[in-house]
Amino acid sequence: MTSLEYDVVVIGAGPVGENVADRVVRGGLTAAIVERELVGGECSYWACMPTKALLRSASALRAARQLPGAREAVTGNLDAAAVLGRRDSFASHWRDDGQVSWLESAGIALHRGQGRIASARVVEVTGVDGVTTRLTARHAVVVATGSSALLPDIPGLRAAAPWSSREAASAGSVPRRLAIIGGGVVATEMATAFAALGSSVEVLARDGVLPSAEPFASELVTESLREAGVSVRLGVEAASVNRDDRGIVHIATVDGERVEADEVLVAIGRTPNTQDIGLDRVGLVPGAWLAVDDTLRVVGGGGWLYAAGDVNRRVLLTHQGKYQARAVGDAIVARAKGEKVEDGRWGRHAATADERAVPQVVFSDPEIASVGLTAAAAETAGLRIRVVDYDLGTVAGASLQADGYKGHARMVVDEDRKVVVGFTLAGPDVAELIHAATIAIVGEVPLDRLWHAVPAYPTVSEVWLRLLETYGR
Ligand SMILES: Cc1cc2nc3c(=O)[nH]c(=O)nc-3n(C[C@H](O)[C@H](O)[C@H](O)COP(=O)(O)OP(=O)(O)OC[C@H]3O[C@@H](n4cnc5c(N)ncnc54)[C@H](O)[C@@H]3O)c2cc1C
Ligand SMILES: NC(=O)c1ccc[n+]([C@@H]2O[C@H](COP(=O)([O-])OP(=O)(O)OC[C@H]3O[C@@H](n4cnc5c(N)ncnc54)[C@H](O)[C@@H]3O)[C@@H](O)[C@H]2O)c1
Repeated sequence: MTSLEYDVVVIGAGPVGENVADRVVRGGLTAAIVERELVGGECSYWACMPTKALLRSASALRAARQLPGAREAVTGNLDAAAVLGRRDSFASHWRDDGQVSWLESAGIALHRGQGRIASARVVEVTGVDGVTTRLTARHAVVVATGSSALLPDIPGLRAAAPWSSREAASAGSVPRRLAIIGGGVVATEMATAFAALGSSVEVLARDGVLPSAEPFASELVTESLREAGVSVRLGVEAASVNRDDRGIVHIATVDGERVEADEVLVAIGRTPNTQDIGLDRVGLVPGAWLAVDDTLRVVGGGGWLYAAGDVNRRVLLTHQGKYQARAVGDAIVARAKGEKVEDGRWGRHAATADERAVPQVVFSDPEIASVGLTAAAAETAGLRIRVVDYDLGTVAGASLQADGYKGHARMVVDEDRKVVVGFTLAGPDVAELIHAATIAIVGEVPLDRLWHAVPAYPTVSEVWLRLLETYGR
């Protein structure tokens, strides 16, 4: 068996693993990364990028249709083949040459194969040819193996060959009828995309649509999906699934209803990729999410084992995983060099924002952009809050953006500290507005000072002024 030594070994070359390795190399250490599929991970080939490419053309078409003059110039329907073609290019045609060259240019060694922890600081990589290489880490092993789609135990479901988010994101054609089990982010975005591409879509949303978002956001998205012809069944649960000889999928619901479709997408959350990575060799539980401290060190992991990204379940989003990667990479370098680790709140090596300042955009129609706590989450956290609402459609910039602009904004204020702790925007093209709220929350900018942050006229950002005026000075 070949044996090699590096300062740091990272298992998983998704966006998070890549960034951890880059950070430690920039800090002067050596790093190897282990990948069993494509360098770039879920995000590049089956998640963020291809799904947003599936959604973007429809969103541009909707925007044009909301404007007199532009509307008249747009006469046909969405060209599904062209959309799928553009999606293919955003998934780099499921080839990772580009990302591999980047690894080379960054000075990161790539080992292809399944990585498994063999003992403390030792990772064995088994390639497709069955050959195993032993990698020893002088300082740290970082697990960045991500997550996979969770399949519920519904009788007949597995045999019916359901789509997971992977098959939806990489679909080669548009099914005539698509049933979706789940009502979260994947379900909502894929219902929006496939309805626009021409599928007849039926959503079985047991717990509602976007149940963890502000209720107004869920309502606006549900209403708009229905306007787009999607059948959204709230509170409905699948009891059994069967694909017949003709390939048609039949779903029976718990309350006795029946749904027929050509494909069924299951989107009910994720499970960690920790089943076969050797956790049992170091006293941890295979298949479990990896609990970490604020510097992403695995609890019970001997001090040399770290976990970043989806696999630690803190936040299942690319940008937040990359934020963790910067913190963990720098913490490993600091510890290796005997430098001080700044692990206090908002310290350089602590992923503090994971707790209270996570931005997310759901690319539905309308877009939902949020950061921090919803009103319900703030109350659960025991904060004394005031909720400030504003009709986004009445802001001058929004009414210029699109005729009949429909949207809503909510600011959640911590009354004891007089700072913003949550912000949600629902409306066309609100995605780019959320970073201002992220800065206000992370910076804990007092409301008194926010009055001096003047939004340009006539932009949609003027909603900030309207929210402050509604709150009062
Ligand atoms: C449909 C969908 C859309 C999404 N859209 C967005 C979005 O718009 N914005 C956003 O921020 N987030 C989005 N996400 C979430 C985002 O994809 C994840 O948060 C992100 O990919 C996590 O990155 P990661 O590096 O932790 O894991 P992954 O991207 O899952 O990468 C992990 C890598 O590790 C490899 N691996 C696993 N086990 C081993 C092993 N034992 N040995 C070797 N290699 C291994 C895998 O092959 C994979 O390449 C979306 C998710 C889904 C499902
Ligand atoms: N634009 C984005 O940022 C984006 C897009 C897609 C996915 N993602 C991330 O990927 C992750 C996975 O997305 P997801 O939509 O699979 O998960 P999710 O957690 O967003 O939603 C899953 C939904 O399924 C429901 N559910 C759970 N078990 C069920 C069951 N047995 N039957 C029916 N419904 C059930 C839940 O109540 C929840 O509403 C999320 O954490 C999300 O943040 C992000």
